[in-house]
Amino acid sequence: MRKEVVLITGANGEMGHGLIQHLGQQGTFDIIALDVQPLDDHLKPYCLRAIQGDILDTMLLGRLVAEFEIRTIYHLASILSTKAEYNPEAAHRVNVEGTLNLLRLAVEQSQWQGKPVKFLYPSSIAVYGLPDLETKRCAGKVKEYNWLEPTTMYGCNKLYCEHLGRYYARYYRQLAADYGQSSVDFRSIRFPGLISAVTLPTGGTSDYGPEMLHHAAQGLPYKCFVRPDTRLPFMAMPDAIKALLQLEAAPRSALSQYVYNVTSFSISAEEFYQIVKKAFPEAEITFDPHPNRQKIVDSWPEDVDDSAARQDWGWQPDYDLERAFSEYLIPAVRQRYEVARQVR
Ligand SMILES: Nc1nc2c(ncn2[C@@H]2O[C@H](COP(=O)(O)OP(=O)(O)O[C@H]3O[C@H](CO)[C@@H](O)[C@H](O)[C@@H]3O)[C@@H](O)[C@H]2O)c(=O)[nH]1
Repeated sequence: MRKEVVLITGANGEMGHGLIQHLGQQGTFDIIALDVQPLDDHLKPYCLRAIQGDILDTMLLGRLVAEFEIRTIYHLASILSTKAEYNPEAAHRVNVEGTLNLLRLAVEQSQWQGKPVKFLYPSSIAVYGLPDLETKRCAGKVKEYNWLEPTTMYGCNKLYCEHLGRYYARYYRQLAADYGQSSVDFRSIRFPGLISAVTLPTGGTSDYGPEMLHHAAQGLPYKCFVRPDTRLPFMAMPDAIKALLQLEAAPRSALSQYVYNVTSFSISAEEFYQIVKKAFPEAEITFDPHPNRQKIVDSWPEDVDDSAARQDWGWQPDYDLERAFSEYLIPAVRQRYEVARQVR
């Protein structure tokens, strides 16, 4: 008999780590983990299967359709914003064609099961594109439907895939006789910058925050690639995982839209610096803005309006700025590198 499972793509990434640990400890569903990188050993016991493979490999995805009854897809695999700018066409293939492949897989599973498969899609504040710094500073809490002119390939890809998800959920094969038989239950969250104490970010443009913290905790010097006055919304990783799980659990009838902003706190790079310096007084942090990465961050909002998520599915972060640093980030990052030092 086929077993009901959740499929996590990009399973070895930062968000994948948090999600696998959480779902694995709950133990409600079996997990199929898929990543182009091998899954870290400590995550393997939580998974029914850890597959090293590409989301562009349609043969591999076909085998998953045949073998498992997939209840929910957490499609986390992607090439993030900075990395994507170095090879935009390759990023487009993974971010867009890869997502299309997973949506097709969801349709096939929905048809086979006779009920919609849930498709959880993490999007990003990178979908926004504010034209200049003045506008960024005056824009306030940006709503889901404003300022949607992204300046990065990643932002374009995420925005388009939000539309693709809505299309597959609502209009897919709208002229076919069996229209309505194959819907996918698409749900997306636009995340702010994410900060994890246990994994290191790679390839994002809000990475200066977590990088500052991780470098300081290891006693390594760090050059921050944005100006001190640069402000973005951020969220601690446990809240990001909580948001994904809460949206997954919400009844479809409660959801008034397909895509939701969520946020926890907005913070400038200077404020980040002050907090990190207080926790690690020896930290050597300098500001050396990279002109083009700065431009990208300047096009992203200082804050977002997440009232729809709060209203529709009860979103509320556990970690505000104070709690995120004092109860999660600083103690956990200290412990992470303390353990690493002892192992060495
Ligand atoms: N299977 C598969 N995995 C891939 C592919 N390309 C990249 N990946 C994997 O996708 C993962 C992405 O992880 P990270 O780079 O650590 O990103 P993240 O912080 O987890 O990003 C998450 O949050 C973003 C929003 O802030 C999301 O945009 C992103 O999709 C992801 O869910 C990595 O483990 C990477 O190996 C591919 O073609 N196939």
